[in-house]
Amino acid sequence: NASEAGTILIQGGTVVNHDQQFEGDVLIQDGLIAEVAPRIEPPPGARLLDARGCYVLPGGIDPHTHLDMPFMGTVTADDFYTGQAAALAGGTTYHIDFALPLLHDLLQGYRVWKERAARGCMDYSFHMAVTKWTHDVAADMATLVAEGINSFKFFMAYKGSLQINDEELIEGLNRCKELGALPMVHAENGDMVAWMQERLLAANVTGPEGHPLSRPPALEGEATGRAIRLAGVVGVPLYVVHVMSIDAMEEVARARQRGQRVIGEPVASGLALDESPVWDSNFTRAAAFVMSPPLRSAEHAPALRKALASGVLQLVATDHAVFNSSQKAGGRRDFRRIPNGVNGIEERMHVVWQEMVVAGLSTPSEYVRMTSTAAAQIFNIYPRKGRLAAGSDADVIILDPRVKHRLGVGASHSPRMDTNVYEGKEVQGRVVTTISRGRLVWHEGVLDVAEGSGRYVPLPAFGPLFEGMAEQARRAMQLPYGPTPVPRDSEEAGSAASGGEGGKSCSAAGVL
Ligand SMILES: NC(=O)NCCC(=O)O
Ligand SMILES: [Zn+2]
Ligand SMILES: [Zn+2]
Repeated sequence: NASEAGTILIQGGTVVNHDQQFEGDVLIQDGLIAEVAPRIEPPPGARLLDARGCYVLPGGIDPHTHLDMPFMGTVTADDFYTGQAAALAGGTTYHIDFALPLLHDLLQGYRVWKERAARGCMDYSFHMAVTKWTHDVAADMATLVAEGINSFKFFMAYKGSLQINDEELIEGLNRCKELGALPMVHAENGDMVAWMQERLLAANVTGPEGHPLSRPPALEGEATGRAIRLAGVVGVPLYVVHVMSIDAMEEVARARQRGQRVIGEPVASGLALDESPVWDSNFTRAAAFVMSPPLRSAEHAPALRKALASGVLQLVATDHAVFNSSQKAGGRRDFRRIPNGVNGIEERMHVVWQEMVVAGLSTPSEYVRMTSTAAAQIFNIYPRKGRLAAGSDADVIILDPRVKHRLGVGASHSPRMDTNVYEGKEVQGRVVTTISRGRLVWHEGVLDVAEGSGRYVPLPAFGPLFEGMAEQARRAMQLPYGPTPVPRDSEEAGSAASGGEGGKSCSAAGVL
C-alpha cells in the first residue's frame, strides 16, 4: 500500500526552504524527515523518487478553512475527508479549520468539530470563534488553550448570527492577551453592511451584485483599522483574516509601519480574481463568486499581490467554504441568503505559484514562506511544520515547474463541488507528488488517502508573536512605566479633575 509510511528518498530536486535553496536529496523515514543534504546514499529498501527538474518544498499549510461548517442555513459542502483529500492532491498537507461554538458554547463547538474532523485524512488544528462574551466563554477559552487551540476568531460582521460588538471584541482581545492566544478578526462593519443591504433591497437590487454593493471596501477598511487600534491599545498581536481590499491592506501596512504586531492574510481568491462574475446575468455563475468580504474591482488583486510580495501581507490562506449551486440557489430572490464562500483548498498552491512565482513577483523561497513557513511560525508549530529539515514532519511536495494545466471542476478531487471559481484558469507548475507524514498520498496522478487517518495537532500558546508584547502595550498606551497612578493629595485631586495641565498629564492613568 503506497500510503504506508516507509522510507522514501527524493533525489536530485531543488530543495527549497524559506531561507535557502539548493540541489539535493530529502530522506524520509517513519513519518519524519530524516536528512536533507546535497547527496544521500539510498538506504536499503528505500523508495526512490526522481525530482530532477522539480522543486521539493514543505507541504502547504492553509491557515483558514471551513470544512463541514453549518453556516447561513446550510452546511459547507466539503467535509473533513473530501476537503482534505482534495487539499493533498493540490499540495496542502496541513490546515487550521475554524471551529464554531454551538449556540455560543465553545466547548460544545470543539466537541462537535473533533467528531467531524475524525473523518479526515491529513493533519489539522483548530481556531475557535467567539460569538458572544460571557464568563463561561472566558473560562472555556482557557480550557481550549489547554487542548491546543491557540487562536480565537471574532466576527465584526454577520449581524444577528456571528457578529460581536466592540465591547465584546475588547474583552476577547484582552482574554487572548492573558492566554497567549492570537486574536483573529473578520473585519467588516456588520452594522453598516446590514444598513446597506436594506437600502439595496428597497431599491429592488435583489441579485448577487447586491452583495459587493452592500459591502464596499471602506467598510472592510474601517473595521480593519478599528480592530487594529483596539488590539494596539489592549497590547495584543492581531491577525486579520481574508484581507480583500486595498483599504484593509493599507490599514495593516500603516500599523506595521507604526511598529504594531499585525498579520495580514490575503486569500487565493482575493489575489487572483475580481468581482466581475458577480455581475453576470446568470444567477448560478454570479452566486458562485459570493464571499465575504467580497471579491473587489480589478485594481485590488494586483495591489494585494504586491503587498504580499513585499511582506506587508504575510501568508496566503483560502477561506475554503464551498457551497454547491443548489445551496447558493437559496439566495435567488435575496442576495443576503446566498451562502457566502468559495473554494480554494486544492487550488491555492497552484494559484499562488502562478500569480507570485511565474509572474516574477516572488522567489521559490518566498513562495515557501507565504504558503507554509509563515503559518507554521505564526501558529507556533515551526519547524515541526513549514520546513524541510531533519526532525520535521515529513510533509513534502514535489512541484514540476514545466507542467501547464487547467483548474476547474473537472480537475478537482472534491466530489462535492459543481462550480469552481478558478474554472478554466491555466496555470504553470504542478504538484506531482505529495507526501503527508511520510505517506505517499498523491503521485503520478493517483490519490491514495484513507478516511480517518488524519491527526489533530495541538498548538501551544504564547507563540513567537507574543515575544516583547508587554513593551508594545506600554508604547501603545504611552505609559513608559506601566499603569501607575500619579500620587496626589485629596485637595489637589479635585482641581486636577476640573481640567488644566494636571488633568491632561494623568489622563492615561485615569483610564485605568
Ligand atoms: N468568507 C466567506 O465568505 N465565508 C466563510 C465564513 C467567513 O470566513 O467569513
Ligand atoms: Zn470571515
Ligand atoms: Zn473564513
